[in-house]
Amino acid sequence: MKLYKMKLYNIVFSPTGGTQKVAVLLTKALAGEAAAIDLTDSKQDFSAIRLTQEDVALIAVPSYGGRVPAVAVERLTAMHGQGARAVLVCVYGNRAYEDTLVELEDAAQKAGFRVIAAVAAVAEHSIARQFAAGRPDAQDAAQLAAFGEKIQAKLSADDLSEPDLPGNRPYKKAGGAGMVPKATKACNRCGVCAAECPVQAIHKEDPTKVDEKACISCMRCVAVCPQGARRVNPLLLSAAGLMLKKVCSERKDCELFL
Ligand SMILES: Cc1cc2nc3c(=O)[nH]c(=O)nc-3n(C[C@H](O)[C@H](O)[C@H](O)COP(=O)(O)O)c2cc1C
Repeated sequence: MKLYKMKLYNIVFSPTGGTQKVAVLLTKALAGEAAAIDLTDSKQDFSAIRLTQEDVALIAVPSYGGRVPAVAVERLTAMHGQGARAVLVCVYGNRAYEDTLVELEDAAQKAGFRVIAAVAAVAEHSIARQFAAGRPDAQDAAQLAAFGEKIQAKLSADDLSEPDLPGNRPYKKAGGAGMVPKATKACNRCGVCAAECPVQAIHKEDPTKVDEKACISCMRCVAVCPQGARRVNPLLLSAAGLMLKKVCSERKDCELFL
């Protein structure tokens, strides 16, 4: 057993907190001291992060259009996994996650991680929030706790076998959501959104100005605004809701790949 030396890293890209909730539920069942690495932080130098073979990393990202958000791939691949074992986590809004896990596997391996398990789980849809509202819920929590125990058993057994993950290579074409949140009249230019934006798309002195090309439609600015003063065009939002209704409504459960 090498577990006494193991350090657990939670490497998470979670603009609106759903992915983080899943990561926390899963981590509870894993032994070890957890250190947080926030992939949404645009100011961090990820190339300075080095793990060791003894470490275990939970790498959690949301699915955007069935892919890993490009900025998360960029930041993850800058890190040095150096043989650390990785548990991949893809969190989606109850539509589908398509090629997210295989893309995440490729990025993790490129960074030097050894992938030993993967999980797909559902959290509230961060754009159309009526879908998967309230998730992860108690049923998800119980499933994720059980998954965590199975993953822990695989780690303790020093089993390094790679899981078979669903998804295609080449990956599906990445498409932007095209939903750029704008400031409303209630904006008091406090600058919280600009500081928190994972891609620095919001002007620091005048947060009503947004670089629409840089925006990844992650909705973090909407989630963090203390005034509730950022929103997506309501017409666009209701059109997206209608489009997603059929594919997002039926409950999808968490999945484990060992
Ligand atoms: C730009 C964008 C694209 C998304 N694409 C998908 C998708 O293809 N399938 C899906 O089920 N959910 C999709 N979602 C929903 C998120 O994957 C889901 O809400 C996730 O929990 C968000 O993570 P966060 O709360 O950590 O930000 C998308 C959300 C955004 C913002």
